[in-house]
Amino acid sequence: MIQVIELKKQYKEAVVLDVEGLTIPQGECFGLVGNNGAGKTTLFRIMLDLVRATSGEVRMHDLNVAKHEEWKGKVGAFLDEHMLLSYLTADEYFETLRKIHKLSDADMQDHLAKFEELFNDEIVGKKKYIRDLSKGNLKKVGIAAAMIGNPEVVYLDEPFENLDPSSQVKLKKFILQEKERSNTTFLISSHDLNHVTEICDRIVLLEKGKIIKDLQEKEQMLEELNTYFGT
Ligand SMILES: Nc1ncnc2c1ncn2[C@@H]1O[C@H](COP(=O)(O)OP(=O)(O)OP(=O)(O)O)[C@@H](O)[C@H]1O
Repeated sequence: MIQVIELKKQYKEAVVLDVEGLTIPQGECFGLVGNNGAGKTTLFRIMLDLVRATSGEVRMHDLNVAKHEEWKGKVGAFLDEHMLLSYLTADEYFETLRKIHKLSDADMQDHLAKFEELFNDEIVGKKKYIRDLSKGNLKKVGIAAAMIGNPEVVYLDEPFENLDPSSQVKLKKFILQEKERSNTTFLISSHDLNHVTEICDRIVLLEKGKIIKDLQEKEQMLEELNTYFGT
C-alpha cells in the first residue's frame, strides 16, 4: 500500500502540488490525469524520492520513502529518457540491469520474451544505441526495463505517448495481463483518456496541484473526464 500524506511542493511562492491524502492499495491500477502543469510528474517524482516535498510524506508499506531504502527493490519506474543509459545499446542496457537485479540469463530472456510483441523486432539484437532509437522504441525499452525483476509497484509517466497505434493496443493488453498475472500496482499518468480509463481501476484528476476528482466507477469515468476536459 502506498500513502500520500499532506504532501506539498512549492517552488518559491508557487504551490505546484497540494495533496491532502491518497491511499493506493496493492494491485490497483491507478490512473493520474490533468492538464499540462497540473503536477502529475511532480507527484510521481516525489513518490519516487527524485524530488523532495516541501512538506508531508509518501509512505510505502508504512515507511517514508524519503527516509528509507527498502522500497527501492520493490519499485520499477519509467518517467522519462533520463532514466536510461543512452550510451548503451538496448541489449547492453538490459544486460546491465540483469546484473543489478541478479537475474539469471534465462530469467532475463523470459522477461524480454513477454515484450516480444511490443518490441516488434526493433529492439533486441539490433546493436543500436539507445540514444539513436526512435521515441516510441525508447519508451518501450524504458517500460521493459522498469518491469525487470517483477516489481510490486510500477510507475509509468505517459506510457502511450509516442507509441504507434498498434503498440498502444499491445501495451494496454500487456498491462492488463500483467495486472491479472501478478497483482502489480500500476501508477500511470496519461493524457489519453480512452486508454487510461480502459486499463485503470481508478482515476485521479489533478488540477493546479490539487485532487479535484477521484473516480472509481468504471462505467462513468470516461464520461466524467470527457465532460471535464470538454473532449
Ligand atoms: N524545478 C522546477 N522549478 C520551478 N517550477 C517547476 C519545477 N518543476 C516543475 N515545476 C512546475 O510545477 C508545475 C507542475 O509540473 P509537472 O511537470 O508536475 O506537471 P504535469 O502535470 O506533469 O504536466 P504535463 O502534462 O505538461 O507533463 C508546473 O507549473 C511546472 O512549471
